Parts: sequence; C-alpha cells; structure tokens
Amino acid sequence: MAIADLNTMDNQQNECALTIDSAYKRYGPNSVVLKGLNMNVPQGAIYGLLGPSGCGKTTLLNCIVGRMNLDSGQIRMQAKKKSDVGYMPQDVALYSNLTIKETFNYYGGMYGMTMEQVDNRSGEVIKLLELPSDNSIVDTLSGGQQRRVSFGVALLHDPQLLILDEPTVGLDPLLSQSIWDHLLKLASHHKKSIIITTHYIEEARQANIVGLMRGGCLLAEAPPLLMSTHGAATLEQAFLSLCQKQYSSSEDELQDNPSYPTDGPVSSPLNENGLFSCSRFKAQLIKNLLFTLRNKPMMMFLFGLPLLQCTLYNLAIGRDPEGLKVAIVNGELKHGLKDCSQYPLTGCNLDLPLSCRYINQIKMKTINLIEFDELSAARSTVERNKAWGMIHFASNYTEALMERINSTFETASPWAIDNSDVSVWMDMSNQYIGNQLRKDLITSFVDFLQGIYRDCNWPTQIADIPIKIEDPVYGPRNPSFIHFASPAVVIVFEFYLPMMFTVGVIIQEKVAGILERSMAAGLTALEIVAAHSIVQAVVLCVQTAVMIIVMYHVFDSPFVGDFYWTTGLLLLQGVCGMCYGFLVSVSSDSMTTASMLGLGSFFPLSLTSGMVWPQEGMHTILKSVGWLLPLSLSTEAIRALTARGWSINHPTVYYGYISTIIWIFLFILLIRLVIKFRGLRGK
Ligand SMILES: Nc1ncnc2c1ncn2[C@@H]1O[C@H](COP(=O)(O)OP(=O)(O)OP(=O)(O)O)[C@@H](O)[C@H]1O
Repeated sequence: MAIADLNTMDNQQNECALTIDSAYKRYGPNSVVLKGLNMNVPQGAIYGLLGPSGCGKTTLLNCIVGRMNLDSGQIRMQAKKKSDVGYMPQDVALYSNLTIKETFNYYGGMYGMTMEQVDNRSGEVIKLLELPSDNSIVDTLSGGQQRRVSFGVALLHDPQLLILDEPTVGLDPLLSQSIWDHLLKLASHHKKSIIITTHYIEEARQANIVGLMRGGCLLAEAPPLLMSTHGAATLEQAFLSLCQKQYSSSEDELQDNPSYPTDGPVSSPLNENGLFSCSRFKAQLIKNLLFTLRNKPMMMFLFGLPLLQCTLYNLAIGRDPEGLKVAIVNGELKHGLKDCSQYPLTGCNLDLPLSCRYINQIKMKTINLIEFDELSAARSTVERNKAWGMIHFASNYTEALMERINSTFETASPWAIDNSDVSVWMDMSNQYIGNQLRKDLITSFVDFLQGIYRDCNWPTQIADIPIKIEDPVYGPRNPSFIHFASPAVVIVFEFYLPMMFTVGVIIQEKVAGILERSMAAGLTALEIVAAHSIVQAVVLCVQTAVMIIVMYHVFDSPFVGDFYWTTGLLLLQGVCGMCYGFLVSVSSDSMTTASMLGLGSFFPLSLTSGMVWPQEGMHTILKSVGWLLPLSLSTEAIRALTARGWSINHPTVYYGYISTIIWIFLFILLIRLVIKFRGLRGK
C-alpha cells in the first residue's frame, strides 16, 4: 500500500497546511531517523501521526517548528510566522516557579498578545482544560495538570496550525476526550489545522487523516476509515500489513547507504518574527526577574557566595602561623630554662648567660619552646612531627659570643666561632612554616644583639646587617601574602560568579526544553542575551559592591587607587565572565558538560592569574603565553590600581582594560560561531 495509492485527496497541494517532501534527518552517521519521509496535512483537518516509540515523530515535529533542521528535503507551510503555530512539546517544558497566569503572560508576550488578549484567552483555556486557580505555581501542580498548562500555552494565541506532541499522555480518559472534542471543533468550525502525535490507535481513529509512521518513513496517510478499507479490516491490521511490507523492503538498509542526501540543511519556512521584539524582550525580562527572585537557593548563591568567599579568604589565608613549637637544648644553663628567670634581660651584663636574652626575644615571636636535655631527644621530637625544629646553645655560648664580638677577623678563634653559633635544625617539609621560623630566628637574633649593644652604649648599627631597608615606594613595610593575592582573588570571583549564574540559568532552561519551546514561539538569541544581561548586570553590581566592601573595608587589603577605574575594570571582568558563561552554555547540552567546562577552566585560569604565585616566577613558556589568558593582565591592572595607585594612563592598567575587552569580543565571536555550526540547542 503505497502513499500514492492511499492519497485520495484531489488538488491537495493547494489545500495543504503543511507538505513535507523527501525529508531526511540523522543524528549521526549510524542514527538516521527520517528516511525520505513525505507528508501532507490538509487545511482544517486533524492529522494523527501514529507510530511506535522511536520512529521519529518528535524529530519530525522539531524540524517543522524550527527546533532543528532537516538534512535534506522540503517543508512547505501555509503558516508563515512562528506565532501562527501553537506548539506543545513532548516534555512539559514550563518554568516551574511561575504561576499559571505568569506562564500565560510570558507566552502571550512571546506571541505579541496584549495583556487584555492574554487575560481573555487564558480565562477560556483555563475553563476548557479544567485548570486550577491561575495563581497556582506550576511546580505545585500534578503531572497531568502541568501537561494541561503546557497544552493551554499552545492554544493561547489561537494559532492557525497546532502541533501537539502526545498531548493526552497522563490525562484521564474523560479529559482526553474533552480535549479531542475541542480539537475536532477547532478543525471543523474554525478551520484550524492540527498535527497530533500518538502511540494509541484508538485515539488516532478520531483524526481526519492518519499518518502511519515507522522507521522514519510514512507508510501511509489517509482518513482512518478509508485506510482500513484498503485491504484491511481495521486500522490496526492496516498498520500491521504496512509494517510487514516495509520490513521486507530495502528501506532499512539506508543507514549504511553511503549516498545519504546531504544537500541541506533545510530549515523550517517559519520566519523569525524579527530579530528583536519589545514584547518578547519584556516577557523574557519579567520571567527572568521572577525566576531569579523566587529561586531562594539561587539568591543565596548569588549574594551569599561572594560574601562568604571574600570573608573566608581573609580569615583563612595570609596570617602568619602562630604558636609554632620548637625544641631547645641549652648547654649553658645548669637547671634548664628556669634558670633564665634569675637573670635580668636588660643591662650590659655580659658575664650572665646571654642565651636567656635571645630565648626571650624568640618567645616574643610567639614561638613555643619545648625544652630537652639531650639533642637526640629533641631531634626525635622533630622527627615525630611534634616540633618544627630544634635549637642548640653550646655550654660556653656566652663566653664564645663575647670573644666573637670583641675579636677582629684576624684574632677570632675557631673555638669562639664554633661555640657562638646557635645551631638550628629545621623541618623544612612545610616551606611556608620553615621559612617563617628561619626569618623569626634571624630577626630575633638581630634584635637580641642590638639590645646588648644599646644597653652597653655601643653603636647599634654595628649589630645590624649592613643593608638599610627604607620606607617602601609602594605597599606597606611588612606586606602579607593576602595583599599580594587579593587582586587575583577579586578578579577570579568577578569572572566566575557571572559565569556560573549564566551557565546555571541557561543550561537549566536548555535541558528542560524550555529554551527551545520559547524559541519555537519566536524568542531570539538576541532577546535571550539582552534580558539575561540586564538581570546579570544588577546581580553583578551587588556582587561587586559586596566584594569591594568585604575585601577593602571590612578587611584591610590595600586600596590606594582610583575607585571608578577599579570598579569599571571589575564590572568589565564580570561581563567577560558572563560572555564565557554564554559560550559554555551554547557549547554544552547538559549540566555535566557545562560543569566540566566551567571547572576545567577555573584552575588553569586562576593558577595563571597570579593568585598563587607571581607571573614573574612562572615557567618561561607559561610566562610568554600566560599574559594572553583572560585573567592575567586584568589581575595585574587591579593590583596596579589598588596597591600602587596607578591611573588609567599607565600601560599596566590600560593593558588590563584592553585585554578584557578583547576577550569579551572573542567570546562573542566564538558564541556566534558555535550557534552557527551547532545551533543554540546543539545537534
Ligand atoms: N538528540 C538526539 N541525538 C541522538 N539521537 C536522538 C536524539 N533525539 C532522538 N534521537 C533518536 O532518534 C530516534 C527517534 O526519536 P524521536 O524522539 O523522534 O522518536 P518518537 O517517535 O518521537 O518516540 P516517542 O514516541 O517515544 O517520543 C530515537 O531512536 C532516538 O533515540
């Protein structure tokens, strides 16, 4: 039973609401879904597309409404604009935290309806579909109620062509029948054309025309009665015999056929309704605001995270370690450290044990000394990780030190030199703590020696190393790691927070099929970007303010530069992060891929930004290309602005601006390329 044999409609071409010729579509070389499918949907008829699961019904509808393109073939439609079509996808595809009314307002905006029109139509639809109160949040509705809202969205703007992907799944038989009655009325009284997919033969019987689909081909299309009289007693039998015929034919071999036609892509003839419409933009913006404001975990994430991260950063990082334990063996004190309490710690008493004065100086650095009699016991404590190092004073330390002080390089004896050395063994497995202890021991010694010189009225400069560190040109006298890293931390947060927000919102909508449904209703990429950017801009301003207050006011990261240029660069960095977020969103089809792209880039970008280590200390290769990355030059610019007070005239600052602007344009270019080659939805 060929299609031509069953096609009894004269001059159908002229009366068709939709005609499809030789449609081919595949998802991959071994996944051909549509195989030369032909289809004719008459004007003012219900066309029941009947076929088993996986035969390609949804793929076909997606190509008709413009959610994806055919690889080859032709689609002709009487409907010209996307708003002439009402589409109900298989998934519910609704914003879960909007009310029914807000959902209708949103789609009304997509279709360019006035508020009054939306109010009137939504009232009719709610009544017809027996929906609960229009203030009910979609998420609180049952599965069946959500499907009815989704159906209501397709009916809302009274389109001339309705495309419904399994609208009656999950509905009770009475409601299903009332929906079918309404569809029959729409077709017969209002001359609406309706394509409806279903698995159920019983249901398809009510359609004016039934298209039997299997394995990507339309086996036959005709009124149900006529189909059953063409050699088969029932619709079921007609379907069965067609399936058997197809099985013995060679159509199934198409998958391996190297001559798969690829003269496409062939897109839906429905035009885009213009690149930008105020009505759609407004609907999208209101929806974004409601979606963000109602999403409490997201609100906490957006505003709580910068606060928490900046506070934690300041509390957890950059402080000098305190109370470090060090073992001590003092050979010149008979009864151990308690002897020190008998001796004065000031004055020019050069015959008393001077090691006590040095020990006192060490204690001022908040080092905790643990006393031992034997070197072996002290060493074992360090080896057992109970102390970070050990110090040893020889039994005649004071005598040797005084001889060393009083001698010249000609008269100093090896005995004096040996015994006046304070021997130190360190646990250097922790570089930061090891270096800190070493520095503390050396500076304590200089302070101790200068104290003796002062008390003995000798010139104290002699006891110092002959380098005079004057006031710094930039920065404080004792800079900390936290001050070094804070520009990079601010830049990294400023880049990644908008990136995560953008990815979170877009991918969530994409995965749920909501984005595609809105785009099938006419929403354009420009409107999506514009509406998201406005919400993102507000969020970004608040996040930036939070970070500036916490980093530079609550805590004491240096900020000596121009406030406006600094804030400007931070906001620009946020825009750059948002653009990267859009790029990740259009390149990913799932939250997992998006997370991998986001997290995968976080470490390389933050490590090379100078957050952990100065760029000057990186490997030569990295140093030569690292400045090309999006966070490197902007981090240096923020450091120059906040810590050095340089202005926009300085190359370090304007290079930061230029680099960020170039990256923004680069991301936009990449977004356009990805959309061009794989579409917003992906292939
Ligand atoms: N994005 C995709 N990538 C790869 N294969 C896909 C994709 N979408 C669908 N397919 C495959 O294409 C075939 C047809 O799927 P489609 O959803 O069009 O079938 P269907 O007839 O609508 O099924 P159902 O009635 O169960 O919804 C299936 O084998 C499916 O696995």
